[in-house]
Amino acid sequence: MVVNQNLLCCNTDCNPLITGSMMVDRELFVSAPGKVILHGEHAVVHGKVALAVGLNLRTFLRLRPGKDNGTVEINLPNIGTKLTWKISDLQALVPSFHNSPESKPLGPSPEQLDFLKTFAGFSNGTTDTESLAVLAFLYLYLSICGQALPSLEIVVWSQLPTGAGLGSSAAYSVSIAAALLATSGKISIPAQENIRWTQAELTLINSWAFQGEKVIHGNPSGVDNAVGTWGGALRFQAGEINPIERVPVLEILLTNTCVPRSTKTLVAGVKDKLLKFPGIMEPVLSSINAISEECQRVLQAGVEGLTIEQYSVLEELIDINQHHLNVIGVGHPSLDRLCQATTSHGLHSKLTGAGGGGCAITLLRPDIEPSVVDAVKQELSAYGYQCWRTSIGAPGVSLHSSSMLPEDVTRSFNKA
Ligand SMILES: Nc1ncnc2c1ncn2[C@@H]1O[C@H](COP(=O)(O)OP(=O)(O)OP(=O)(O)O)[C@@H](O)[C@H]1O
Ligand SMILES: C[C@@](O)(CCO)CC(=O)[O-]
Ligand SMILES: [Mg+2]
Repeated sequence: MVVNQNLLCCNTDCNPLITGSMMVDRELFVSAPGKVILHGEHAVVHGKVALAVGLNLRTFLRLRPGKDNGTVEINLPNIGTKLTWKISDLQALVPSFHNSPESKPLGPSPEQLDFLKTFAGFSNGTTDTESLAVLAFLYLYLSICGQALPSLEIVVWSQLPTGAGLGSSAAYSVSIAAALLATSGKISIPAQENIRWTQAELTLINSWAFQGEKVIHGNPSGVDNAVGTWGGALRFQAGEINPIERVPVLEILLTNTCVPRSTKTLVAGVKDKLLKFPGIMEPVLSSINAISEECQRVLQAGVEGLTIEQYSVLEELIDINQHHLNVIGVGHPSLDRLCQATTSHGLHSKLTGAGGGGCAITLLRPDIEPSVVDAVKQELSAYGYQCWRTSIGAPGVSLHSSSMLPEDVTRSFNKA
């Protein structure tokens, strides 16, 4: 399957279990996974290939009809935000936002964003965590539901660290887009948890989530929202999404340096460098592209299980790419420390996502002694980093019933 994220699919092959109504009168639970970029971060913004996989840490959303039928409430416990607006006030904004159902989702214009900032009381130029999350929500709500604004109460809670390179913004945008499209009748509400949305519906969710990412990132490539939507393993280039059907099992150590950073700022920094030194930076991005190609070739040659030689190639690719990412200006001393610590135990690491702090991945060969992993984890924890051992590839955006939600999610929703 090849999908172009810029194409909007109409609701023609929707699941027959569609409710058809503009509003649901029951709770809706949606989740979307975070992602790990194996190779190609930043280069993918400039048309190069990225390889990315779904992560088994997810963002969960609960949507309920509004309490008094006249308000919209957004509750974001991860960042301590809870805001309520009157539908009658929001209604006045609709003419500036609503796209007809047949039209392509349009990216947010600077005027629309200024308009929303003023409405929400954020001063122009603010790019903090709360304002970006709220603006992305309002943008999607007004654009998707503009025909008939529903009264809603939404809670979004995530297992993902926010702003750490694991695609939290994309998982946030994907789950909001899916819930709003479902509640406004633009995609189906499958009656059972194990029934997935159709390809056309996923394409629609993805294209709206991409607009949400634009609010948060400025100039996203679209790779993060594609993984949030489809999950699994993807090859992504210039908006073209190619699922990689079979990938060998890969174990990684995922480490959060806990150094905060903004994807938007880092992406803008790379663009500046590229404009300033095109002859120097373009070959580096081309080399990152070649790394992604080589990594895909090795993974596909090793679907039945990678050989030791293939693992060695993957490790070398990780090392080379980490150097390239430093060259394009998205490294950080916390990441250097991490790479040095893992190298001293014979392991290979690179940053993942936008860099500048945030998260890194360390490849774990199957023959690695558990004591080595323990020693590495201990050393990294001593720096104040958080580590998880995980395997990659997780399902994309999903609908849940309340009884099937993980315990930590139910607890967080009950507290919210
Ligand atoms: N659970 C959440 N609740 C509220 N806002 C969120 C949540 N998850 C993400 N966000 C929004 O996304 C922003 C983080 O996005 P950013 O792109 O900088 O980091 P990331 O997506 O975690 O990393 P990367 O893009 O490198 O993978 C936050 O500042 C916030 O606005
Ligand atoms: C840094 C970047 O390449 C990945 C962020 O997860 C940005 C993007 O692709 O939009
Ligand atoms: Mg992001």
